[in-house]
Amino acid sequence: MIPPAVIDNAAVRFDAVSKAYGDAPPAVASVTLDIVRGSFIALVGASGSGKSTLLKTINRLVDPDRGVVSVDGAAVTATPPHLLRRRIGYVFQSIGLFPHMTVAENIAIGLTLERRDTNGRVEELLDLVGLPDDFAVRMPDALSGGQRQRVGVARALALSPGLLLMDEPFGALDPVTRDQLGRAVRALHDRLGLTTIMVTHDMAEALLLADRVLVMEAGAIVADASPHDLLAGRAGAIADALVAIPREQAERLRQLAEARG
Ligand SMILES: Nc1ncnc2c1ncn2[C@@H]1O[C@H](COP(=O)(O)OP(=O)(O)OP(=O)(O)O)[C@@H](O)[C@H]1O
Repeated sequence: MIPPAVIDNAAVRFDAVSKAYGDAPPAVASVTLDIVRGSFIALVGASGSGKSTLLKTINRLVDPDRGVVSVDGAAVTATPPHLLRRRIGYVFQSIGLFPHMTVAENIAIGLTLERRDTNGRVEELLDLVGLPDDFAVRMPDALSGGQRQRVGVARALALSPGLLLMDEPFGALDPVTRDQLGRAVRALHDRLGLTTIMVTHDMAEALLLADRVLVMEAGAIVADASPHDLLAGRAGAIADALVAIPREQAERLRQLAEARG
């Protein structure tokens, strides 16, 4: 087998990274891969396959038992976690907005902790995620799920990180909002030149948004391919089975439309 190529402009590198919780089989089993700066990566796989654990080794919410995770060429363990996390945006399904703080205070929390000027920045970030300025004074419970998730994205981008990690960011949203927000995040990724890694259960979402799709099973990366190669059936049996689901749904809808027409 050809060894993985060393990529000079890797934003993230996993080198033989493993993690087990207690005596359970490893949640992540010797993962080695490079993520090129500027790419949009989708990490897909069945529930429990290790996606979140692998993602969290990047911002040190989880420390591996073995192996090294590097960001921009430096091992993540070389930087104290709170400093590392300032360079890495993180969005997760339950968002974690502080309910007693306004939208503006929630977005600015990282800036405030850094004693940076928040003037104008909150409006800029609201604009970036497509929310009107007057949302700044609202409380989180006065927002829809999709609007809350946009605030979560704004907060994650407040310190202008180069790297954005998203863990099932749209999992709790209705399909229309999910689709809109997915496109909005992809547009932001392109506009800001981010490196984005998104965990999702949804292969259709992965194929539509990502440049590269990684499929996990039992802690290992079992497929690593572009959406084009996945759709062409060139990424192996496990990936094929995941791609078959949205494909069969699309086909059934087409047949239904023809039958009714
Ligand atoms: N904090 C923890 N303590 C113990 N076991 C854990 C912990 N976090 C995850 N696990 C276990 O590790 C394995 C991988 O979990 P992980 O959350 O990484 O998978 P996942 O692919 O992200 O799953 P899902 O799609 O359901 O979120 C699972 O068996 C899970 O039960």
